[in-house]
Amino acid sequence: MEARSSRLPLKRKASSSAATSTAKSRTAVPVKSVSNDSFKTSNFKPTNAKPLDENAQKYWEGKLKDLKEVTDSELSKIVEMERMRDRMQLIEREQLEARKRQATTDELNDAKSQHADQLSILEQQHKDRVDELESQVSYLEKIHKALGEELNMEKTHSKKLKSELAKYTNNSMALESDAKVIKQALADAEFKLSKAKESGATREDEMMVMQNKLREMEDELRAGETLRKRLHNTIQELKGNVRVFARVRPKLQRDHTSQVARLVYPDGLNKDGGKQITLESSTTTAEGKNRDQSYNFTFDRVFGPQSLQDEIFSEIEQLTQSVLDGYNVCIFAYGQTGSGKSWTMEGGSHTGRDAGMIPRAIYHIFDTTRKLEDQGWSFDMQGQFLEIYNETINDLLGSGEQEKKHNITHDKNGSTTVSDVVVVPLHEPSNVHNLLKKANKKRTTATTRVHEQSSRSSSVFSLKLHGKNDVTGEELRSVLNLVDLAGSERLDSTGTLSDPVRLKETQSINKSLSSLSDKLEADILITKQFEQQ
Ligand SMILES: Nc1ncnc2c1ncn2[C@@H]1O[C@H](COP(=O)(O)OP(=O)(O)OP(=O)(O)O)[C@@H](O)[C@H]1O
Repeated sequence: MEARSSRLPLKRKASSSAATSTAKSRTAVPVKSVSNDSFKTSNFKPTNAKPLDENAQKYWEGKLKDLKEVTDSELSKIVEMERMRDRMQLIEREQLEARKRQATTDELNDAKSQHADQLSILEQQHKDRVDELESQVSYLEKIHKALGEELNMEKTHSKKLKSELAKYTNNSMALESDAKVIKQALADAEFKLSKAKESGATREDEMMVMQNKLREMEDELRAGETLRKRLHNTIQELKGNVRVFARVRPKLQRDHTSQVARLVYPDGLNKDGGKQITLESSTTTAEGKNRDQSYNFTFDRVFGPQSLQDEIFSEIEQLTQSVLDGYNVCIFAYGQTGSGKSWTMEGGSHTGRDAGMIPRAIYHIFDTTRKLEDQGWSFDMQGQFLEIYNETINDLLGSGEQEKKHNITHDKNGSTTVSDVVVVPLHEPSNVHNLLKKANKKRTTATTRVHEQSSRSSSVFSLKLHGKNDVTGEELRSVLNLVDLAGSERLDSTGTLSDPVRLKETQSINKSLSSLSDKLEADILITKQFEQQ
């Protein structure tokens, strides 16, 4: 009991000792912590009561002992209960403390995180501010430097100004004395002017006479131009409205491997050009004998293998001049595949030494039209480029997105129109360059044994010219056609018989060439008949 009560809290000890003293003194003092009313009222008697006999005393002592045991057991239960209640309260307090601690920890963590956020914002603000200040400092340094330089310049300038001021002061003194001299000279000039005015009237008359003379000369120039045109075109007609030139291209590497006839130029290839070519060949007959043959050809002019593009153009140039005089001109390149037709017409390039007849003719026409502007002429030029392949017309300047059907019409003035083709206005030579480039891309080519990248189509470049003279009221319309005909080759020499596509191409080409030949012969006949009348 003692050992147990020593583990109880102080309050319990007091109750326990009170209970003990009650039991020892046997007084009716109620136990404070035990609420047993019956024990208080029925088992205790006032102190002035009569002493008990021995049996009653034993009885009551036994009763008291029992009661004490019960009381002790009850007390120990109560003590245990209170101990448990205290323990529960302790646990509750601990739990409360733990919750408080957790709440405090959470608050602390929140505060920490808020603090970290604020710290990072403050750091960023600080960094921004530092950057801003640094850029301001560098800007101010630059300004400072620039101002320093400006100041130095100003100093130098002001030094210069000071020395110039000194110079000007000296000069102004000199000028003042010059002014006096000039004033005198002005007075002299005014005197001379009054004299000149008197003779001015005579000069104006002279000017009028000169202007009249100038007008007369301009009229004479225009009349001279008209005469030149007439004479030029008469010369062209005398030379023949249809002229045939032969150009022999230089030998190419592949020519050496095949057997070719020998070409001879009987009247030489001097600067003015020969007119004849003799073709010599020697073959072996079936009897094994050598047979020498020679064929003579005469042309309006023969150009040898060494001839350059500008020599050929010197002949063509005169014909392009006729276009500017309002005549229609057509130039054909005709020959076997690989004989140099495209080289002659279009050339190795569109500018420079190798430029062919088409670019040269157009550039020449551009040049001449500009010169004619002084005489009151203005010109509109347009270009179209067509290709004829297997009797079908392709527009070389068209987009080529869809196949179009083109119709050919001839009007009574002799001009020919092809429907639905792209006609490009030509304002400057670069337009021509672009036009030729575009057309070249679209040309149809195929392979034959004779010429690897052989052109199997004819191409027709047409330059349409419209000229107006505002002074004389003259107007002209003409066309220059530059035609690169498809290669003319014999059906058997190129292996075309075994290839149906090539066979059709070759038949179409030969058919169109033979029609062309008929047409030219008819034109020559008509011209001759006209000349005889
Ligand atoms: N006068 C020349 N000088 C140098 N090379 C030339 C000359 N003429 C032609 N050639 C060259 O000969 C080859 C054939 O010429 P080109 O293509 O002009 O022949 P073509 O008659 O137009 O042939 P095709 O009928 O197949 O179109 C080309 O390689 C060309 O560069």
